[in-house]
Amino acid sequence: MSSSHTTPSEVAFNAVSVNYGPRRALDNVSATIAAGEIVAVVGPNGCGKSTLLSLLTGYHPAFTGTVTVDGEDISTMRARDRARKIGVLRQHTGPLPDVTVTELVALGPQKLSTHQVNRTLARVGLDELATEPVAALSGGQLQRALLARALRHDPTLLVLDEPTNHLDVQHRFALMELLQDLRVTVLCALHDLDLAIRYTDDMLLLAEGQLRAHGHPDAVLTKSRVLEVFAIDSESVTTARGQTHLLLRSARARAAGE
Ligand SMILES: Nc1ncnc2c1ncn2[C@@H]1O[C@H](COP(=O)(O)OP(=O)(O)OP(=O)(O)O)[C@@H](O)[C@H]1O
Repeated sequence: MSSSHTTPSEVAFNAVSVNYGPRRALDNVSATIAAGEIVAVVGPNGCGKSTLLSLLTGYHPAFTGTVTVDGEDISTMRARDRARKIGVLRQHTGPLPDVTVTELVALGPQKLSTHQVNRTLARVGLDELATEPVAALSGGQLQRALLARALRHDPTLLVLDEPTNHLDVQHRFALMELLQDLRVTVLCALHDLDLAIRYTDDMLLLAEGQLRAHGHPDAVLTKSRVLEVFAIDSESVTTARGQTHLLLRSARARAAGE
């Protein structure tokens, strides 16, 4: 798989707040995402992860504060420039389009050449399935095809909303390793904390719309924070190879003394 030769983006959220009617979904969030890092956005259901990501995708609600990508204010960026700079992978819902893998990547407001499509499919290891109908792909292949679509303009920032959902453990690892190979900045909402610890460089922990912690995943997911934010008991274990894992235990198991 080849990697991009463009420079990864830097992202800055500065005092960002979002309200949906009377409900505050994000509350004064400030964070800087360094170029080239894979950054996990974690937190319980409804804590604001998708809302934070949506500020970068052009489908954002009204917000206060500023969001910049490479110093440029996202609110004044032209839609075409934003689409080129930022690749987006949303959670897939609804029926699959009746197209081949090649067509999925090629078709859009700015059609890609055959060479560009082939290059993009090679980046995600899907070149051999180029003529396959999208509807015939497995879950893991489909995620890679959707990732290829997100990469169609060679973005310098990827925004992914729970990209490992519905993937088995092998394909979860494969997808995260693929993200590492791409050498772009990646901001991705993840529910799997152990996966986040294993594969991400930086982590934003949200709770009730607020940024509770930001930093290296090992430092963010302390026992007390995991308990406070997720109401889950955890233990951080480091293997002989130096790999940290998070062991989780539900409140019921804890109460039962397991
Ligand atoms: N379009 C909307 N209208 C009204 N409220 C919304 C809307 N979108 C999100 N919310 C609310 O904003 C809060 C944050 O939602 P968001 O989807 O960003 O959370 P999340 O962390 O991505 O959740 P999940 O883990 O369940 O996907 C929630 O309370 C949610 O109900």
